[in-house]
Amino acid sequence: MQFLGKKLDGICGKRVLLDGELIPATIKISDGKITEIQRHVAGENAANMEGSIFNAGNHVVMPGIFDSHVHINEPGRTEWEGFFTATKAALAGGITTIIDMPLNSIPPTTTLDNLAIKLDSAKAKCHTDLGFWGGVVPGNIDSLKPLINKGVIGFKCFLICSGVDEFPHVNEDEVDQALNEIKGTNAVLAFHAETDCGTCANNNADPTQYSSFLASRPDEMELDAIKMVDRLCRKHKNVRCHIVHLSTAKALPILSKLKEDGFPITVETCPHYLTLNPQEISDRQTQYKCCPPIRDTENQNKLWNGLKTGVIDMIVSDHSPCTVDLKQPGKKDFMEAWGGISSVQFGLPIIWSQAESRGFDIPTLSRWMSEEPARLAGMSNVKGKLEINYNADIVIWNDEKTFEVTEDIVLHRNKITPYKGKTLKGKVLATILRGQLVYEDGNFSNINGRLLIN
Ligand SMILES: NC(=O)NC(NC(N)=O)C(=O)[O-]
Ligand SMILES: [Zn+2]
Ligand SMILES: [Zn+2]
Repeated sequence: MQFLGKKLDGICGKRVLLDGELIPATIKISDGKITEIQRHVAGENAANMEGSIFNAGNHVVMPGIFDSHVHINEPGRTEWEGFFTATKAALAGGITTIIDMPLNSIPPTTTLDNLAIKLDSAKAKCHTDLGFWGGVVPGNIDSLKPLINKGVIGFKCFLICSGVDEFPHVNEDEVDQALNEIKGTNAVLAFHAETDCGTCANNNADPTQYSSFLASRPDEMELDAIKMVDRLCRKHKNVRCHIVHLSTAKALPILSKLKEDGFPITVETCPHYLTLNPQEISDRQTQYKCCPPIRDTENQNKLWNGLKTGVIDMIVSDHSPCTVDLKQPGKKDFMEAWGGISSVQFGLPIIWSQAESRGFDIPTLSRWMSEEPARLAGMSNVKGKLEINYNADIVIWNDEKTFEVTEDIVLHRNKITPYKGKTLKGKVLATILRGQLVYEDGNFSNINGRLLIN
């Protein structure tokens, strides 16, 4: 704990991720930025350098995780989650930057005034850097440019009910207008891609069984929505579009063709779609409920393949917590329970546990979890890679060590998570935010996250 809270002059180690390879190196840091990289310098020699040099030894040194999909819910639903707890959990999980979703907080981030309220409540509470999504809802078209000018990275919209009344969904016409409005900016429109195709309601199904919920949100709902995005993306050519939390692999051919044809579409999926499956969900285990839902193993294998081929660009948490009573209502009813999974603290080990056995390496994982989300957020010139002039945002972790997820180690506000009791591989040891060692071995230093806003 020699350096906790200190601004480091450098970090060295035998496995530092540089240019897609884990190699021995020393990184020098000044004013929070990487100023020099010495390759093939063994950690032992570098440890003799002057100043505060953190020696990571054999542990992995890579860019801090960048999570572009987190629902912090403050202000308004702070009992669900908050800036302090969400970012603290994130930091312990090796995340150095989070982008907050526009909904579930009250007010939602759909106007400049509402963003101001959010910024005010986030002040001095963030352990990580924090950027913001805006939202597109019916009637807020005039707010989009002002929000972009203030620095939101883009907008999320829903094509089906969002689950909260104050964030209504939009129709194809409204999306069309929004895409017109943001044309010529670098903002991205992100789609919750499910539509209500009217094929799925079965009021007789047993709501305590996961299969009833799954049957109520079939692949077709996602497919139908992604066909709409395909039409709009082709129409608006140069406007960036993004699919959040892709669950159905059936949409991969459409998305692959859009990319092949050169349209600026990006796609994310989440740890739960890649690692959990319906067979493990017993009756009433509503901690597994999310929208779109977790599908079967064959679908999951195809999602991994989508990552391999590059149709899916990135993995982000979609951490969307709520209070215990809403997540596990009295009857433990899947239809009533809040849809959203809590996992922001554990993304790296959840993914590493599976990625390694599927033959993926650490540089690939870092591309999915740091480089690509930073690019989505328009921050690929300062975050997501270890390069000169980049932020010294770094995670140091042990890729061999396993641990069990128990409630006492969960740092987000409400501890319900489907990962409870699971053994994961990959333990975060330390996190460095703009050159400062802010987390080490369960200990935190001062709060030093920045609000990424103009
Ligand atoms: N209102 C929400 O937070 N919804 C979220 N819920 C999920 N994914 O179950 C989401 O991202 O759509
Ligand atoms: Zn969504
Ligand atoms: Zn979400």
